Amino acid sequence: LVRDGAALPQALAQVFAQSAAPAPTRGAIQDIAYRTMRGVGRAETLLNSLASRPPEPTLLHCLLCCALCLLADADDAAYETFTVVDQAVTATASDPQMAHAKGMVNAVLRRFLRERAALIASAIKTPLGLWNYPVWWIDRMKAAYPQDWQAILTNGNLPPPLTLRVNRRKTTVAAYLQTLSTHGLGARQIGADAVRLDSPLPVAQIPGFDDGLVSVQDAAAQLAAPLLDLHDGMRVLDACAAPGGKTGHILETAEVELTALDNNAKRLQRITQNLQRLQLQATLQVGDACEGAKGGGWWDGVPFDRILADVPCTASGILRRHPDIRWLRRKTDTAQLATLSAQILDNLWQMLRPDGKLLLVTCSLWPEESEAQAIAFAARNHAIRLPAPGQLLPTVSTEQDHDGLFYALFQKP
Ligand SMILES: C[S@@+](CC[C@H](N)C(=O)[O-])C[C@H]1O[C@@H](n2cnc3c(N)ncnc32)[C@H](O)[C@@H]1O
Repeated sequence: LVRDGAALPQALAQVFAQSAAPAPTRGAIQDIAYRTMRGVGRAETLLNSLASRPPEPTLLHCLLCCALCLLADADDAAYETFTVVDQAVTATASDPQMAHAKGMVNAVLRRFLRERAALIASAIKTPLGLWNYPVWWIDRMKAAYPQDWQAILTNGNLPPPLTLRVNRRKTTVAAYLQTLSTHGLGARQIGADAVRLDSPLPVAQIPGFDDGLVSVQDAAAQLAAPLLDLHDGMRVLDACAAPGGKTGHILETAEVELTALDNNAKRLQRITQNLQRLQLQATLQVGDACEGAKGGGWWDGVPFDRILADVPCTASGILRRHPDIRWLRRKTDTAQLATLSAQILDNLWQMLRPDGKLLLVTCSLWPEESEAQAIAFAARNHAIRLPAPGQLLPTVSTEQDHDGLFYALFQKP
């Protein structure tokens, strides 16, 4: 499904909807799928040298790639070698379209195990086999970040942390860390409201989650609400709001009159769920952020004091959470999304009151969507640029752990 263009979470949801697999099996399927997204470049490279005639990109090819990803990951062997080979052969035999290839799958995987070191040494001589990214992506990252590209690519292959935002309306970071400790959960503060758990766990098991004490949100994404400089009584627009991560943080920060806009009605429903859990309220609006300033649309004509423009982007900065993105994106997506975002920004600017502030956010690392966009926008609209973090690179250290986001703050003269 991902090869056909589906995002991995949707592909998994589709598979699970048609399957009676119990929760532990689903967990394993999901784990293998995510590992495969991080390792499929190397797996394909290995397969090309292992099979005299590599199978067409069919289910069989996918199955071999999954198995090779797990077997190549020897430093982090999550599954027993024997189990991987055995299950791959059993799965091949159980599918009428693949059954004929049972012997081939067994032979390929066993040969890989015999010649593992040499095969991997050869695979990592190629950029695809070394980095597990499309070659155009690697080249573009090198050009944009001549110093940091290797660290960025390495970071994108790590599993994501579980970072929480503590709801300051209900508790404090210190009190919540204490709660975690009484549940035997290790954690550390990595931002004003941000707490990273030592080990991820399902949301249902996070203390206080159902009661709205915390939300799951990356530490860099938690910078949006403070940057908006919110005060009680302000009229605020969250212009590309779904699923509402930043919407919730805005409402936790100040008593504002918030409109949460998104052009995707289904995604907008997720804001409702999030706000119900947090016991907070906003006006939810289905509408196009490219339209409305000239009247006739979703906007009532009363200017906003603050606008958050978390525009649609390639999401190239959040690869830890979405490792499938590198395989789904096309080279041309960056320019297309930058054009759409420019339209959104120019439209929203007309809805901002003089002296008001607009915050541009992207979760992209491509300058066309971020710094170049900010420079061009400021020039077109005579916007005053205020201090903001700019491009944050994905970072993992003891003190910091966050995705790659971009922030630019503008004030209307
Ligand atoms: C980066 S996501 C927003 C994430 C969200 N702010 C959060 O913190 O949870 C971008 C959102 O923009 C929405 N979007 C895309 N094009 C839009 C448009 N023309 N008008 C309004 N929303 C749009 C998408 O549906 C998507 O939900």
